[in-house]
Amino acid sequence: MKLKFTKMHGAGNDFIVIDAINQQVDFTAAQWQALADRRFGIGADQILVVETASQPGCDFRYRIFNNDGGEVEQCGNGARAFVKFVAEKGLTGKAQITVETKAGIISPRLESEGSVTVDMGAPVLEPAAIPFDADGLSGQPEGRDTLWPLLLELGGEREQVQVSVVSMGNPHAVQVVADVDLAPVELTGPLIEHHPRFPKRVNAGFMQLMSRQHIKLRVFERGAGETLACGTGACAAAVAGIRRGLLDSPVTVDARGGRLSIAWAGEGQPVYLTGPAVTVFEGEITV
Ligand SMILES: N[C@H](CCC[C@H](N)C(=O)O)C(=O)O
Repeated sequence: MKLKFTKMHGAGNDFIVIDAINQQVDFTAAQWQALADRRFGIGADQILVVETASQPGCDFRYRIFNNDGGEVEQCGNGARAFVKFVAEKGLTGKAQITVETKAGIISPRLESEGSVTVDMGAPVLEPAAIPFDADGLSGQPEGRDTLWPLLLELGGEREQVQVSVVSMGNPHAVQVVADVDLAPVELTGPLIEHHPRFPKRVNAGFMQLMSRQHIKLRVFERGAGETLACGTGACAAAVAGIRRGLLDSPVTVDARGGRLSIAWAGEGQPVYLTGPAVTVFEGEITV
């Protein structure tokens, strides 16, 4: 069959976006992985699938598949691409839409100057709900946050890192580093992603504090490796920094692929993510 798709990115985090309302789409994880493969397929960090909503009051349903073919709960940069896609395809006449995801309902809004702001919902902070297994660990309280020790086996050496754990519907482990460009992201990112204390694996964030309202951030993403930007990762990093008393809202987040802005008024409040959404090309592939 011929499958139409649109290639998009949000601050360099790139996506294949598929209209599954007007096309029959029902693939296995292996088939999603093949589409996302950068050599044998189209290539993308994630695949975003647009479906009709099943919940009343929602405009669409949004499914997300990582580069490894696994379906996940949430994608912040993807939510911005999503609202731009449905507007450009004429699937909605609204600038602000309500979208059903595995993690709950989010509400992206297309701004007049072309950026997108997404109400990503409130962060989940209870370790067990991340999910993070804190049994037997003594966390170190800092401000309203808790830093958890993670023991990493680095080729016979043992290294301990201190992480904040935050869920934006998907799990994040965030640490502060002195210099993101020198941080061992390729080395420790996979070790954190697959750490046994994260039963659903985890996205590993590395943030450098530039000021109380500005960070640099790199994220080794679950199921995708290091991406040029991670929207939920930016939300998680800002939430962790604010809770630790290191950051004040709004926070400018400089990822390697572009700039995001995060606003959060505190526990129980939604996190707002603002940033770019770009359409790169349209395509068709035989599957
Ligand atoms: N790798 C993430 C999904 C994509 C998140 C990221 N691309 C974003 O913009 O939030 C996970 O497995 O939870």
